Amino acid sequence: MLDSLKILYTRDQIAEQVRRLGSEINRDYAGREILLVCVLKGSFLFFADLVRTLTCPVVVDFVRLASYGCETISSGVVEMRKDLEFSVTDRDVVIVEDIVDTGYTLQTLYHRLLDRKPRSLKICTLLDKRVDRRVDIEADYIGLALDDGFVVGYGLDYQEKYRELPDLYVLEDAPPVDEERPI
Ligand SMILES: O=P(O)(O)OC[C@H]1O[C@H](OP(=O)(O)OP(=O)(O)O)[C@H](O)[C@@H]1O
Ligand code: HPA
Ligand SMILES: [Mg+2]
Repeated sequence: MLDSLKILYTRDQIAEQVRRLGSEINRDYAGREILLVCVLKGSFLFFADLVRTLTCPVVVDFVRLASYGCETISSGVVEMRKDLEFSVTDRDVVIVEDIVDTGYTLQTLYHRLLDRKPRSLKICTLLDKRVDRRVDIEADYIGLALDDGFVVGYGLDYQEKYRELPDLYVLEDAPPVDEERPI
């Protein structure tokens, strides 16, 4: 069955937020080198656009975390399928996420990196969805706030589909989140 997608943010609206986030990071890290961490797969387009707005020296690295599989609800188990290549110790590190939803993914990564003693550790997310937040974690740089709904496009997937779409959409026929279901 074909999924029904409704436009949420256009590529121009996304680009405007990416520029704003880039200028906030440039302001805060002027002249300092940052280690920019891309959380694969969802962040790959956001990361590629964000990095090109930065004027401070940047080293890029990649982690692969997964917890959704083919569902629209977090399994609650965050699997690290690929770790960073570089050490974060004594470096200024910025994690780049596509979306913070329950917060499980970011909480897992944040604490793993904090254990490695970075000089500083901040979080930048394109989308911040608070309604289903299960843990107390906040991004330092936030692009767009989201109400309810499962979002696809611009790197974000449903069952590995739609990552290639240049705009962001809400999946209209996503199964509702069951309040009774433990996640
Ligand atoms: O705040 P949370 O509820 O943890 O959700 C956010 C995470 O979930 C998605 O990743 P997913 O597990 O789908 O892997 P993917 O990036 O490969 O799509 C998304 O890309 C974020 O990394
Ligand atoms: O709304 C979403 N869309 C895609 N992936 C996600 N991972 C958590 N929330 C979402
Ligand atoms: Mg996914």
